[in-house]
Amino acid sequence: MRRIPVIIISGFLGSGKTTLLLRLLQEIQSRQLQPGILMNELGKKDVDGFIVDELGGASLEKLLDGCVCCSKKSELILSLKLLLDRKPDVILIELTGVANPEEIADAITEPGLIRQVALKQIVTVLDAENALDYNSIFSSDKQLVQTLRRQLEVADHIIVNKTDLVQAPHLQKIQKVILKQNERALITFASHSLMDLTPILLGITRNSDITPIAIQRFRSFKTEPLNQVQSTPKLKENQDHKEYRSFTRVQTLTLTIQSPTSVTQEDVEHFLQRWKKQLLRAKGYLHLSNSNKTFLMQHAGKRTYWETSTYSGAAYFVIIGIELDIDRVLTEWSALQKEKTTA
Ligand SMILES: Nc1nc2c(ncn2[C@@H]2O[C@H](COP(=O)(O)OP(=O)(O)OP(=O)(O)O)[C@@H](O)[C@H]2O)c(=O)[nH]1
Repeated sequence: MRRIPVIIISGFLGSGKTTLLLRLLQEIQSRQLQPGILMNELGKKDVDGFIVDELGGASLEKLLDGCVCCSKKSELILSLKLLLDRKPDVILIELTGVANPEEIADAITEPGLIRQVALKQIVTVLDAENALDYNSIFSSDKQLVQTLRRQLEVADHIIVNKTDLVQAPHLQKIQKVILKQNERALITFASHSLMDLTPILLGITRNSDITPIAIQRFRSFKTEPLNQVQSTPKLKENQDHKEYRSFTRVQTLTLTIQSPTSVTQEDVEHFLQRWKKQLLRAKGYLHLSNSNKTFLMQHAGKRTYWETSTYSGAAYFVIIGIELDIDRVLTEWSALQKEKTTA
């Protein structure tokens, strides 16, 4: 039986995984191949899924509100089976930023899948501007530090992305750090994941039957899962607060925005700045007062990006942080909205 190649895309929050996924998707489609995509998000909201849906043409399965490497393992297997029913030529799995890719590699060797899929490559995307700071920023969360290390150690291909934001000596430092942890991986430097995709897609054709990568280098997770979810009790409900979960010590919450609003882009950016020490990522769709357009807001690595979007649903944004004072975030967001509504 032919085994469908699987490519795992890992990397910390905001490093550029979805950007790479979109590039791969376009390249795969231009080769007249059928991609199957599995996206996993920490929050309940599906910001990236909408971006991929917009591009169209791919079978897409989404796993929200949890990390496939721990709480969602059985759902991962089910989602892969659903994708396989649609006979893709290749499956791309984009993990959450706090997932350990070797656990997914482990999951796809389950008896129900091993004859149908073969792991072709683990690609890890690094944010060149911030990657060297992770150890100090996350010193209080050993589990996260270890996960980020494993993302590098088990990668077959490491893409040092966001090279537009740093100078050459900084890139050399990153390369040194990578080589200390993984001498085997191919290293590519890229901006906006613009790069030759051949090494990732090599050998993938309509009828490709690839040799899976050796999995001996992975640890076994059958008895002792590394990324066990710390099940944190739900906080009290609040009108601006729809969810709260913790993976390692990373927290996610969704903030809604009332419509019509007089909240501006600057207000949102100032609001995010208040939590800059704890904030890892923010993203969502916002209709703002000074424009009749909808914007995709992406805060990654201390920078906030805005772009127009065709999203037409209710406005919201997801905040991902570490040691966030959730109650304060919620209270201050409510206060900002009230102030803007009455102003
Ligand atoms: N300056 C710069 N920005 C980039 C680059 N690559 C991606 N971005 C931006 O960084 C933000 C995050 O990129 P994504 O591709 O969504 O990152 P991600 O790893 O999928 O994020 P999560 O799924 O939330 O972990 C987006 O606003 C991108 O447009 C790059 O090379 N340079």
